[in-house]
Amino acid sequence: MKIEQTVLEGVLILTPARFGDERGFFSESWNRKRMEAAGLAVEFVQDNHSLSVQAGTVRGLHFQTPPHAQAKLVRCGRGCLYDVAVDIRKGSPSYGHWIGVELSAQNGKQLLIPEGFLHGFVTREANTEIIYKCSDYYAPDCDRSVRFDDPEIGVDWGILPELAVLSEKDRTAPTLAECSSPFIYEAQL
Ligand SMILES: Cc1cn([C@H]2C[C@H](O)[C@@H](COP(=O)(O)OP(=O)(O)O[C@H]3O[C@@H](C)C(=O)[C@@H](O)[C@H]3O)O2)c(=O)[nH]c1=O
Repeated sequence: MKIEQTVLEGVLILTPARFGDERGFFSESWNRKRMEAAGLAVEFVQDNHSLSVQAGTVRGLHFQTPPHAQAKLVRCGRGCLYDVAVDIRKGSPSYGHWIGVELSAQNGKQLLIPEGFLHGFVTREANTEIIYKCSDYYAPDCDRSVRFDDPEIGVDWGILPELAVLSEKDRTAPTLAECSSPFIYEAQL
């Protein structure tokens, strides 16, 4: 498994090995022991899978507040998407900064997003499927959405914002400034 650090501390790109043959490939998409050996001991309790029919579908930017904050390990099962994480840890030197990574069924890349980050994505192809592990259960009372086109965050989604396919919840979401972040930055020593 290849591990790449992004410019946001704790947000990692993981690329598991693929064993190709005449049938296709085999890959361990998650292996607890390997993750632990790499110092990435996250306890995942829920797997999510969603299909977005249209290219240009944006889901996000989402997070759950404590005590049900979630770390996520995200990958693309079909098609292609641009996955985004935004640091919302108060006091973090990169507070409000974002990164984006293209995850596709073809490139097999995964994005590990710790607690304290917003998560969202835009689909680059029709019928794109995303699959992700979460470190806590869905808790509707703690579920929050921040405007995907919050000008202070300034994510470049690669689409015209007015053409984004959105849920009602995401279309009417507040900005990050309107949605106080309960996460405190704890420096990794
Ligand atoms: C997130 C979630 C939703 N649901 C239900 C609630 C609702 O009826 C339906 C659709 O929910 P949403 O509109 O929130 O789905 P969606 O917009 O796909 O939300 C997801 O977006 C990505 C970016 C994330 O990071 C996830 O954590 C999650 O917030 O599914 C669950 O039952 N369990 C869950 O874990």
